[in-house]
Amino acid sequence: MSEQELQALRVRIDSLDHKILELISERARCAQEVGRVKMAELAEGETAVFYRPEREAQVLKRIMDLNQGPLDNEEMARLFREIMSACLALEQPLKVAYLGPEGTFSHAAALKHFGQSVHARSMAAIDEIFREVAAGAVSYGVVPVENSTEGAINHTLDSFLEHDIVICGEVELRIHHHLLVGDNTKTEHITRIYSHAQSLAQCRKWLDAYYPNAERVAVASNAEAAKRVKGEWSSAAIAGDMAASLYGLTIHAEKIEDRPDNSTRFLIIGSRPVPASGDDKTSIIVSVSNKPGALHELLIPFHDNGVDLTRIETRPSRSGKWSYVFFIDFMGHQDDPLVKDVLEKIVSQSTGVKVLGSYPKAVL
Ligand SMILES: C=C(O[C@@H]1C=C(C(=O)O)C=C[C@H]1O)C(=O)O
Repeated sequence: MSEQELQALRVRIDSLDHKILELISERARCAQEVGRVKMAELAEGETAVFYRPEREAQVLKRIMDLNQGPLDNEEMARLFREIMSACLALEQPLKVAYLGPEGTFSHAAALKHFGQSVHARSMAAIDEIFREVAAGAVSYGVVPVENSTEGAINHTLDSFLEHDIVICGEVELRIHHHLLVGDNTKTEHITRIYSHAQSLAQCRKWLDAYYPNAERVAVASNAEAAKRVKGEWSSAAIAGDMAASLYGLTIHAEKIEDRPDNSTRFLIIGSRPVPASGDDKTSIIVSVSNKPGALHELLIPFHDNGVDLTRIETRPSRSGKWSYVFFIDFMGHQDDPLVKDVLEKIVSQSTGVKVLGSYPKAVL
């Protein structure tokens, strides 16, 4: 390609960037107007709801439908995710709590879901996130709920039994683990490997193959593991990209998770129900009396109404020995007539039903 051609293309890019800049600014002014309208419509004593998860999901879906390449749908949606994040911050900067310290996968999930303009606050424990949301100290929380390799995150499920919290969204994150070392690590003498217990479990086979004799030390989070490696010459950590760059570590072995499709699902928790987006999920907790066939009976209304179950999990109810509750996720919104009908039937069959929330299915 000649220098002249290159020059001409760069002139075109400059002119396009100028137009994009003007369009993004116009969009941002529109979002500011939306914020003004939301404030103006408030009745006495009401607080404005600036963040609208169902609308954001619709915007991203539409962009993916309209996109004709060459950027792929996910890439394009990610760009719009950031534009929306910045626009929303003009209406109201959102405070979101995640399981810290900085650099955990929960942190990455919070940024993936809300974009970089969110004010992300690190919390020391899952329960603290629930408490901060319940107290109104933050608008939303991000909590891990299941991993494709290791299963349910019981701390999170149990916290739903203890707090009155609404699920407002979900986000799925591909989890890639790396073996990280510091500047001073003697890589041929690694005798100790730090990570969160879940991550150690997700890399079990790789560790057995390559570091069978290294001590595996479970710590509170992957980011905590990365921090510890700093001062120790014979240690390594298992953590993700974000922790590597935040704590200045080098990737010694990349993508060491045993399953290449290893991913974690997180829930967004808040205090207000979310209207339907058109492609939603609902999560409920149900307790049934301890009699034969109780679970079978519970599931019949789902089958009869053609409502798709996506997940079912059992946990001790904490209210009596050997009594259990079911966490059930299914497709549809609690305002859909078919879902309403299922819920009514379940209420009449069970000893207790709690709707945790209806929320847009993860788009990204
Ligand atoms: C602009 C709005 O407010 C927020 C910003 C959005 C956007 O930038 O598109 C979408 C939903 C809201 O989270 C809106 O409600 O439409």
